[in-house]
Amino acid sequence: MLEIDGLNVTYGDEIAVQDVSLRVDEGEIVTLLGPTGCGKTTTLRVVAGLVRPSSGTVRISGQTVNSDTAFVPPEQRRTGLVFQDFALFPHLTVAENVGFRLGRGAGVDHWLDWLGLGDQRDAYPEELSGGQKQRVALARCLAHHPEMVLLDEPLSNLDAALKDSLRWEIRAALKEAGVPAIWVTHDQAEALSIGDRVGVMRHGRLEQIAEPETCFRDPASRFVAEFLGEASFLPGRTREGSVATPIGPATGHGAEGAVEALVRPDDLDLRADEPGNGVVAWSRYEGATRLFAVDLAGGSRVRVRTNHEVHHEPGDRVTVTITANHGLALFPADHDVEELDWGETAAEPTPETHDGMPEDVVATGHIGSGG
Ligand SMILES: Nc1ncnc2c1ncn2[C@@H]1O[C@H](COP(=O)(O)OP(=O)(O)OP(=O)(O)O)[C@@H](O)[C@H]1O
Repeated sequence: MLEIDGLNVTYGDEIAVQDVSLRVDEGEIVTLLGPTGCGKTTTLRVVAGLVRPSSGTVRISGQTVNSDTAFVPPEQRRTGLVFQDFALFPHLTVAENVGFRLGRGAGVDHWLDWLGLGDQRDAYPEELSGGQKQRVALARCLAHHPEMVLLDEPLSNLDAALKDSLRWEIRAALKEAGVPAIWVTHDQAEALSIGDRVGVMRHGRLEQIAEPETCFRDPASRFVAEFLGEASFLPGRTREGSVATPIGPATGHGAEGAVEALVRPDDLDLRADEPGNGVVAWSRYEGATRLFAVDLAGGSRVRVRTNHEVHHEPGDRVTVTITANHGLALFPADHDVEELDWGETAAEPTPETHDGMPEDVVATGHIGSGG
């Protein structure tokens, strides 16, 4: 088990980690997610003993490894590290890499076989694919019976297809070992699918740490909502447990009064309709699905994901409906409740052209009849 309490790290004048407290239970995988420079790697390196914090305590399996008075050096922490660049010894075979300083102990064969490396035990790293190298690195880490595994972007040097399968293999191996792990990534899907809990960091702070479903559905802030992907916000006002929005009422929780309701593309549906409540701004074919951006009366823009067979062109009038069967997360809005006037009419076709490269998360441009 890992316990971090009140961790602060500075590099010169730069504050890299601010007041981070977190706990990783026995056998638990916590993914740390956040934009570049938010302090993920620094947090991991503190636990490994590679960076000394300015304040805070770190305990691994009950032993204080960092505090005002204690510092346990990296080699005595029994943490296993898995990096993106594999860090294998090129002149040692797979079995020698895994058994480095252990010899052919039971753990070596167990993890070689478990990770499907039995046939490669006498190969050298240069003969292996990236995925195999990362399996070797993980086998080496687990064969040493660490108290804690620390993974820093373990999949970022691998191609997309391999990333998806290997993430599940690594997760399964960590669960088999029953060892707690922190897994740093900047990939939202990876963090949400692999973590028993997900910690979202921003500017050195842990903005939220919770189960993946909770972070996704009930983000602690608009930042978390947006960072976890594809967030749109509907202006609304609450009344008696429900929220009125430009596209109809929904259940919601969180802020009250004038709010912004979080909707993601799979919370919505659309159909061709005149006059409808929105105008298609752009559509993007994704293979199995299609993603639409729709401008609504009142000036908000939402994204809607449908089956790939649904076709609408930019400028088409549509009706967007809320199909989510969970309550929407509501955030305080800076609009005035009384100013909300989305009326009965749909948005007018948006005048600007859309080049099919939408980067917006929330449209702010006003269109149509809304204020
Ligand atoms: N050795 C260092 N010396 C000075 N500043 C550093 C050092 N390492 C990190 N920083 C700074 O500390 C902050 C946090 O960096 P850190 O590497 O922990 O972020 P990160 O979230 O892991 O980012 P990334 O996803 O890019 O790896 C950044 O502003 C970074 O520039």
